[in-house]
Amino acid sequence: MEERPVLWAPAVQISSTRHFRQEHPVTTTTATAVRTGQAAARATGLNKVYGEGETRVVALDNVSVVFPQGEYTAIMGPSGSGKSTLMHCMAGLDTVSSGSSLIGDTELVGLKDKQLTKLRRDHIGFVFQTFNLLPTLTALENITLPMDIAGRKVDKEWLDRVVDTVGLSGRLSHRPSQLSGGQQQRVACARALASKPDIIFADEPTGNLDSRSGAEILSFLRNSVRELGQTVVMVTHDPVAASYADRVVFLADGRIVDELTGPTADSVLDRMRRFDAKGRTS
Ligand SMILES: Nc1ncnc2c1ncn2[C@@H]1O[C@H](COP(=O)(O)OP(=O)(O)OP(=O)(O)O)[C@@H](O)[C@H]1O
Repeated sequence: MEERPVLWAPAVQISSTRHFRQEHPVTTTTATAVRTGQAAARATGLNKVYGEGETRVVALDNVSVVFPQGEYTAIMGPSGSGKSTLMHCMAGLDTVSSGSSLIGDTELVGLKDKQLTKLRRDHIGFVFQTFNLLPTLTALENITLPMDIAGRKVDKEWLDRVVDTVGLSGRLSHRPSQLSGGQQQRVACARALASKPDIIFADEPTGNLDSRSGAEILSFLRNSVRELGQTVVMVTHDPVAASYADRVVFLADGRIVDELTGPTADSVLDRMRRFDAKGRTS
């Protein structure tokens, strides 16, 4: 397999973008108040190896990490460092080679496909770069689809609150093709939140959005943590996006190499530059 170059790819220039944390500092009455000290997800000694022989790639190398309840964590790292693999393994979308991965108290390793499907459906929300909405359904039908499939009753009061928070009240009868990219991603966020999952995994949620729509989605995810007590884990290349999180975990070569709490776009960029410099001298 072709070796990928180690490149950082900030999607937004810092100088032209407002710094979220400087304008909205996290206070003890907001994000920290909803933290319970419990882990929403936890990985211990996680290893993931793809292929064998000459094509063998160690994507995750003894990774241990905790995502506490009510916290917003960003995962950053150069291309090919294992961010998506970590997220997929911890969300039960991919199997691990060895180690342990829990959602709440449930060990994912060893679960059968059916059990994994149920765990994902009942406990995990997903937001992908490519929205993943069904084109024939309205926004509202897309939002309630996972609960409809699971045969679960929709909590109307909660749904109203979620729809209100994402600012979709006037657009619920629209189909995805009648919505902008930012609005479609808001539908995807509402869908992820509607079933009150234990954790939301967001994979580059702003990767396909212009910076204004991206900022809206990031504020929304931030507010879902602050106001609704949601746990969010987000993979991103963008230091500005990472600055919305409570904590940034840095991966390189399949290992966790650093972590930053209370990040600003500048402090994230600074950390990334240091890794780049190290990579060039080692
Ligand atoms: N299905 C696969 N088969 C073989 N190798 C894979 C597979 N998926 C990922 N890899 C390899 O595992 C390593 C980690 O990949 P991963 O996609 O997790 O990195 P990433 O940090 O998310 O990268 P990017 O930022 O470019 O999306 C890379 O070397 C990649 O080539």
